[in-house]
Amino acid sequence: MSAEQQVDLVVIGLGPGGEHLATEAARAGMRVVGVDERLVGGECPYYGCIPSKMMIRAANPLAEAHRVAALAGSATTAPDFSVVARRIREEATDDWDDTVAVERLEKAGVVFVRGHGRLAGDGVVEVGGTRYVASVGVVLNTGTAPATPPVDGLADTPFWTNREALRATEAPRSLVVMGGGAIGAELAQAFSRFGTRVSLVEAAPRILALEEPEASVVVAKAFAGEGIQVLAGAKVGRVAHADGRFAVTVTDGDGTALELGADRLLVAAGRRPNLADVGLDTVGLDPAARSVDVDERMRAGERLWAIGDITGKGAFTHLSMYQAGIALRDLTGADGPWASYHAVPRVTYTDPEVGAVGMTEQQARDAGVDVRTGSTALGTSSRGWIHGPGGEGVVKLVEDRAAGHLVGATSVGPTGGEVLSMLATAVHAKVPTAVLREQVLAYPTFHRAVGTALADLDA
Ligand SMILES: Cc1cc2nc3c(=O)[nH]c(=O)nc-3n(C[C@H](O)[C@H](O)[C@H](O)COP(=O)(O)OP(=O)(O)OC[C@H]3O[C@@H](n4cnc5c(N)ncnc54)[C@H](O)[C@@H]3O)c2cc1C
Ligand SMILES: NC(=O)c1ccc[n+]([C@@H]2O[C@H](COP(=O)([O-])OP(=O)(O)OC[C@H]3O[C@@H](n4cnc5c(N)ncnc54)[C@H](O)[C@@H]3O)[C@@H](O)[C@H]2O)c1
Repeated sequence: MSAEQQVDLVVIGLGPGGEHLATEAARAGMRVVGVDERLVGGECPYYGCIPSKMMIRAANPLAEAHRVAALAGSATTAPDFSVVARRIREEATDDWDDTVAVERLEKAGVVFVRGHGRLAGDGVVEVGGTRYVASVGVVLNTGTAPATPPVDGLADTPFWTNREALRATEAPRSLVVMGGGAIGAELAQAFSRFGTRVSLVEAAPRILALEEPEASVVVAKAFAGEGIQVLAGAKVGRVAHADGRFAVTVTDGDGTALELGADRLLVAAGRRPNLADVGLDTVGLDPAARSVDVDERMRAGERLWAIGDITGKGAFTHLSMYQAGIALRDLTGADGPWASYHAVPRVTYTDPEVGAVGMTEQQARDAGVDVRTGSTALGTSSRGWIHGPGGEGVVKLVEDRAAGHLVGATSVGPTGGEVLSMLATAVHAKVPTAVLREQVLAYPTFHRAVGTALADLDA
């Protein structure tokens, strides 16, 4: 017989959104139970955004040093991966220990339970032997885990996912990366800059396939220039591991069969939602679903809210936090504004960075928008030209011609994610393109290229 406790709210999964929501709900006076089976904070602080961006921050000066020859004489580097590995272990993750995060949660008034949470009917959660009955309800924030693609031999090998790659203590001599999405592209370049020989194998016809084709071209060219072997449109036939070496059999985009040998294999081929074992069937939802349907208030059912990657609206920390704020307002009886996804920004932190917001041209066309596009190569702008090596990029705008405002934009360049900010505001606030054109843009900034792309809309 399990113990039963009456509470106000149970949060299953404490990713970035769940942690925030549990903390704020407790501060608002609710009796909150927060449940996580792994680390409080989720993927982002321990195996995702933070350690990966720390690795990228360490890798980028090494690449800048190579650019000194073209700009200022000479510089030599002696890459030492252990420095950033130590920084990730000590500063970012506390050696993958969440004691501080748990204390912060408890100080805010949340009762933390380490364990696997499972719904057991409307407003009811079971963890171990305890049944929590929540008067307000339950928030699901269970996130995702790395997916293992069905490749012959793969499951029997000691391949890396992002979790092992971000715990690495040294850069391997050679690495095959399977998957050229955000994770694969970011980590391929970071390791390469530490001296690892990298092959990046992508099944889709281009890397960063979710972004504008122009962005993929710029990044693929930068990768090739740095010596990263990019195989797009490629199929991995088989993976084997013997004597500490991986053998990856690949058919490339031209149909040529290759065998890639490497010390390590990183699988970054997408994610699977942690939904299979959370009791969705007990509340009338499909346990085999890849995402949980939510309304604009993040409601997924009777006294049930879902936030974060599992909602299928975009796998980003800022989205998980945004949705947490909305669910919190709803469950505390506050007003909207409720969720809108027309201007979700995203940045892939390769060099050049790929910033994007809203719809790509293809997405807009598929949505029936009367599309007009404008673009410009960053290298032809004053600032791109001054910057020289590493100054490549592109700004692309997608306008709803009939409405007269942007519905999507991409900015690739050394500061692509920062240039994105003005474009994200334009898409978010539906600023008329005519008004954007009137804006004075400082000379010679990277974002001044937005003016050239705006002019190109008319061309
Ligand atoms: C390598 C990498 C780099 C990334 N970089 C960025 C970036 O730069 N910017 C960005 O915005 N996003 C980035 N992301 C994505 C980002 O990490 C996620 O979108 C973010 O963590 C939000 O996820 P979430 O809130 O859905 O939950 P998650 O972070 O996935 O956390 C879910 C939590 O739920 C727990 N859990 C799951 N099931 C149960 C259960 N039944 N019971 C109890 N606990 C459970 C898990 O243990 C976990 O702690 C990156 C991801 C990766 C992997
Ligand atoms: N900077 C950021 O914001 C950031 C960084 C990393 C991750 N993320 C988030 O994490 C999520 C997961 O990232 P991801 O890169 O794993 O997923 P993804 O879905 O973006 O990319 C996975 C890639 O792997 C490819 N692939 C699948 N099976 C393959 C196979 N057998 N062989 C070769 N390629 C194969 C797919 O075609 C796809 O391009 C993303 O949706 C993203 O939102 C965000």
